[in-house]
Amino acid sequence: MKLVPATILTGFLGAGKTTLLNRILREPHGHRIAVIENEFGEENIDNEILVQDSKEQIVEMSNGCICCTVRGDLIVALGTLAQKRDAGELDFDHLVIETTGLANPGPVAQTFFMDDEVAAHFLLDAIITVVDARHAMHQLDEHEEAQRQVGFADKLLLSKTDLVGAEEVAALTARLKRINPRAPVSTADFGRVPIAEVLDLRGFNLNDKLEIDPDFLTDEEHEHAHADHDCDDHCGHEHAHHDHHHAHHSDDIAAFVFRSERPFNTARLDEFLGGLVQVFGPRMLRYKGVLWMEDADRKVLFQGVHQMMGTDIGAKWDDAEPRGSKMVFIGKNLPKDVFVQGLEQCLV
Ligand SMILES: Nc1nc2c(ncn2[C@@H]2O[C@H](COP(=O)(O)OP(=O)(O)OP(=O)(O)O)[C@@H](O)[C@H]2O)c(=O)[nH]1
Repeated sequence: MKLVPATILTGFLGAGKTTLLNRILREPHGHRIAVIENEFGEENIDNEILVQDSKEQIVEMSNGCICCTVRGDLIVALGTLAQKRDAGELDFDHLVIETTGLANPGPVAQTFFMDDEVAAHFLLDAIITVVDARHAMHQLDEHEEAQRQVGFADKLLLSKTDLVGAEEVAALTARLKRINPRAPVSTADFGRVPIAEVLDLRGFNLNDKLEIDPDFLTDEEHEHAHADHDCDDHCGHEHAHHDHHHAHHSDDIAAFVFRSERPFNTARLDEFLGGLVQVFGPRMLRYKGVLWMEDADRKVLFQGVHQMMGTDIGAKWDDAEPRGSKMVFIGKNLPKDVFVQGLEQCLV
């Protein structure tokens, strides 16, 4: 059987990966795409945000970061997809893996070369990195993960250029080209990019990656077989020191979840969240949630990056579905108690 081309979609927290993926899934390009979704934190909110259509096979992986603890799960997920395809149970001709915003794409890419079973079914097409034009300068200054995602890219897509001026875009593009002179840079506001610039690029060049990391193809399974601690809240900390491939996720970045089975009062929640981003916005790297609002028969999807917060109307609550809210906050040294107590005050 023909090898299935696989695209690794990466980019820092909130860069616009899911927005781009949604766009790819909606476009009438004739491809049948399987998706592997990986989220930092124990809740998968993207699943609510992602368009779901019976044609797509979406596999969620939200028990840790794909480049670290759940890399074994990635191999299993890829194996299962391949088996089902061979058996005629699934029909897809392309695979997209959306990594967490903190993932190092290196080990994810490595999986396609190191695992025989995976290599027998899939061909790594390209690593595409979405770069948030509004926040990337700061992210590149602060986070090694952001630099590494740019360094490993075969293609760089700039999102959110609608929020900044031409000079800022030019300065960012120049910096990206300095970090990674090989990857072409294009604009993809709200994921608007021709499909030919995303799928079937045949862009992955092993030699380039070996230049960045001469040990790219070194089998190191044995080295971190013991790195199986729970990474839900805090990924990459323990094993960072002994594994140069790993993401070295910043120790002070953590995720926490707020859940409630009571609805929110809209006015109180608006006021509280408004105040929260005023005070903690610079440290709030990413937040998102599915909310149950008082008197609403539809879910409210809420999400943001730093001070930029937005809401959308989601699907109708199913009668059989228990109503409730779940929110994930990813940030640097965020005071969880202040968030949780404040949110509780906003419940009806
Ligand atoms: N103004 C503007 N907003 C955008 C653009 N692309 C994405 N967004 C918004 O940015 C936020 C984050 O987008 P997502 O697509 O969820 O980002 P992500 O990279 O999947 O986020 P994580 O997986 O949580 O790291 C959402 O509120 C999007 O609507 C863009 O080009 N312009």
